Amino acid sequence: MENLLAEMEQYAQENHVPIINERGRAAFLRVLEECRPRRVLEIGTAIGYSALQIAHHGAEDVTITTLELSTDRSKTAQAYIDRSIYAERIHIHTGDAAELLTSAAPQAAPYDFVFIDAAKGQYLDYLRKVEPLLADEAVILADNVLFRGYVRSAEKPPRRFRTIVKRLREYIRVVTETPGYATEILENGDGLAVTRYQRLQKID
Ligand SMILES: C[S@@+](CC[C@H](N)C(=O)[O-])C[C@H]1O[C@@H](n2cnc3c(N)ncnc32)[C@H](O)[C@@H]1O
Repeated sequence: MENLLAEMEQYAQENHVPIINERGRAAFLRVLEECRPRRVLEIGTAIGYSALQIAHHGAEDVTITTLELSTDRSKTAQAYIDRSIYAERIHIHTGDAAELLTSAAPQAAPYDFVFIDAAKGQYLDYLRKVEPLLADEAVILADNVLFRGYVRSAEKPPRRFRTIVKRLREYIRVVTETPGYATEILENGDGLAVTRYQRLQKID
């Protein structure tokens, strides 16, 4: 497994595939080991690196549903995953996550762990679609929430990043202020939001 992961890290570097970066990785693995998830939803497979890390550090019977827009990347991911012992446990769906979250993803719900790592401007939309698919208690990780430092900086971001930065700030606000959500932002790497979710009981 370690050799396969190392090979994938090298592939990602050579082919400019943005897998969870080295500085964020330790925090990511720490959270995984703490939670040991069983039913996982990942948004943004890339080449399958984080899916394999989740499988490796999750519960013994972990299953992972992972969504990827790019056909090429999802083929590469499938080829790597097929070389691992987790091939039966990881299911890739290819297409736009915004659509797959209401078509393919509900089939394996409820999820006790969600890793959001796709289009940075869509995190809040993903969260709204993910919420009905969550177990009563779940952990939601969102990568890159500090986006190159712009999200917490008082300085105006370059024009091309303004919408992303505004939307990431909104994502952080929602997961921080909504009842039932408790969030810690880890500053490792590009910023990892760790949200602990607890479904609120309805009062009749
Ligand atoms: C940062 S990479 C994921 C890295 C992966 N989670 C890892 O750490 O190994 C983001 C991925 O999200 C995919 N993506 C972007 N927009 C998407 C969308 N609308 N639906 C599904 N996947 C999308 C990209 O093609 C890219 O492969």
